[in-house]
Amino acid sequence: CYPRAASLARRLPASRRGLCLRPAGHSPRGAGTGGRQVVGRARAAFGSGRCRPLEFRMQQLKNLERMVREKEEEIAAALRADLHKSGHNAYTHEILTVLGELALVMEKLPSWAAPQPVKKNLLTMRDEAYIYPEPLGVVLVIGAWNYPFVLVMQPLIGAIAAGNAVVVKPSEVSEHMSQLIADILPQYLDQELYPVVTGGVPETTELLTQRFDHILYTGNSAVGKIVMAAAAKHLTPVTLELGGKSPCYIDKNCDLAVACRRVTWGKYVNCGQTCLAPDYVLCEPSIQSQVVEYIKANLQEFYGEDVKKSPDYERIINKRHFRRIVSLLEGQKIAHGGETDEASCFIAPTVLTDVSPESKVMEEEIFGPVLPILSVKGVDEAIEFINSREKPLALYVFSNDKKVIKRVISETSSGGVTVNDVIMHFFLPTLPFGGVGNSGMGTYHGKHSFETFSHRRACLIKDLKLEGLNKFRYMPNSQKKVDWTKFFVLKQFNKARLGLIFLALLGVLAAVVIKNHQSVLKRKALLIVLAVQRLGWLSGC
Ligand SMILES: NC(=O)c1ccc[n+]([C@@H]2O[C@H](COP(=O)([O-])OP(=O)(O)OC[C@H]3O[C@@H](n4cnc5c(N)ncnc54)[C@H](O)[C@@H]3O)[C@@H](O)[C@H]2O)c1
Ligand SMILES: CCCCCCC=O
Repeated sequence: CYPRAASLARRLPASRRGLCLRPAGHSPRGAGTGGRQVVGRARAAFGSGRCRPLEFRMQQLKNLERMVREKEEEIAAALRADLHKSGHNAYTHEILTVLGELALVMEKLPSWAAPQPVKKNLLTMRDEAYIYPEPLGVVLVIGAWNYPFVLVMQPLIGAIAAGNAVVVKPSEVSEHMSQLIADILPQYLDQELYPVVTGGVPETTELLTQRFDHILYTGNSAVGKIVMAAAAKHLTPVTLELGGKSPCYIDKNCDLAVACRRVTWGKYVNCGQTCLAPDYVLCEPSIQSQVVEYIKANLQEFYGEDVKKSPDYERIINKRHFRRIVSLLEGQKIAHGGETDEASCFIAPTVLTDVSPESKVMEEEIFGPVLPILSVKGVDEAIEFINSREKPLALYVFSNDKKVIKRVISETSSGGVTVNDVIMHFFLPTLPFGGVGNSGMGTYHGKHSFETFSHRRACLIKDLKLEGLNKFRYMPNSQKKVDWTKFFVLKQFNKARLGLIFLALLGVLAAVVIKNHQSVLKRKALLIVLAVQRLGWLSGC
């Protein structure tokens, strides 16, 4: 849509315009075409076992980090061509986010990947019990176009860290980034384990006929349903990172200047094309004009007198989205902005006031630089409004009143919440990132990605000794055995209580050893163990 991007796209040879289903780094003839071959090769590579060792995963992640550092300029150029993103914005929004995730994962991976011992019960007190995180197999990552580097790389990092093979499908809509990823990833990563598939709907559709062990899809909810239906055919679990209309309630009891500054940033960054952007503002009519004035002042400060000339203001990704967003302005009261230019996909930062909940702009996710303000009488009505709609990806509340904040959190639902700011929960990797209901399912980021792409394998390691202890579970069954089973199953492992029992047991054992012959010791000791334990249980000590 943006002229420079268009001319760059025209210069790309047909085979590089993101419409071929072949793994990058392989010639179409040599590699074979089609999703089946791509996935088959990735599965064979996974089957070789080479991506399981921690050292291999760490090496691939290091290579990825080297790629990001060495290709920083190319990444920024692709973002400029696709979204008219400035070099500074490219660095802070995308490159830094990916480098931060890589640094965190490389630091923590050894501890995440280690077996995690679990609490044991009476039945298993002699055994070894732990959760062993193992890779799922072949993962499909389908990215979206709005942060086209982050949205592919962040899941990829998690999936590599967990030891999987990963088929990467960047969005064809951000065509320059799609091609760049297809070009550079194979230069740094194992080509068989991590193929890139370019192309659009037909290619993704074909890929989705294949069997994967997990699919992480980022994009709109309608396609999310298609992805989930295709995955269901193979019982493949999915993580769906979808969107929705994220509400922002501004309470009159708050620092409006600060609140509006933060909202202005979050709404207009990336030209409003952010999954977590506050979609609309709910506030009391008495503060509406102040909100508008603060936002106007912030826009001038952020982007200058002529926003069109600001290097920091992006463009709408393409004409389809441009027209969709412009159509949302029809019949609306524009309090600020409203200027558009189709040739360059420019839409000025726009504020709409007195917006009706029934209007078109309130029906679908805006995903553009248009901020509707709706009137509510107070927090009760705001909560009611939010709950009458689909569960959003994010929810924002600005207030100095802790009761208001608590009520909004406890009486609504959303993928995530940031209070007195917007978007920022995305940047704290200890928080799981994801939606709920119509805004998605499953989470990722940091350790949550590792867990999403791992199977938590339950491991119980026993030996072959003390078979007598198992007597009660073998046939023929009896009331006595049921009682013992009840005892073992219902009794919780309590270290303090067991310590006391153990001491008592030792004393009894010593006496028995003195009095009895060695050959019967084992049996008696066993009976005593059970009796003392049961005694402790019955007496509740
Ligand atoms: N939750 C998140 O992390 C997150 C992040 C970014 C965007 N989003 C959401 O994504 C949406 C915008 O992205 P989009 O949907 O326009 O992205 P998009 O058009 O790039 O589509 C995403 C992917 O889906 C594939 N696809 C599209 N149509 C398909 C079909 N019919 N069958 C199979 N595959 C198909 C595309 O090839 C692409 O790779 C917004 O709703 C936004 O909120 C969510
Ligand atoms: C400012 C970067 C936010 C990234 C959010 C990803 C979803 O669109």
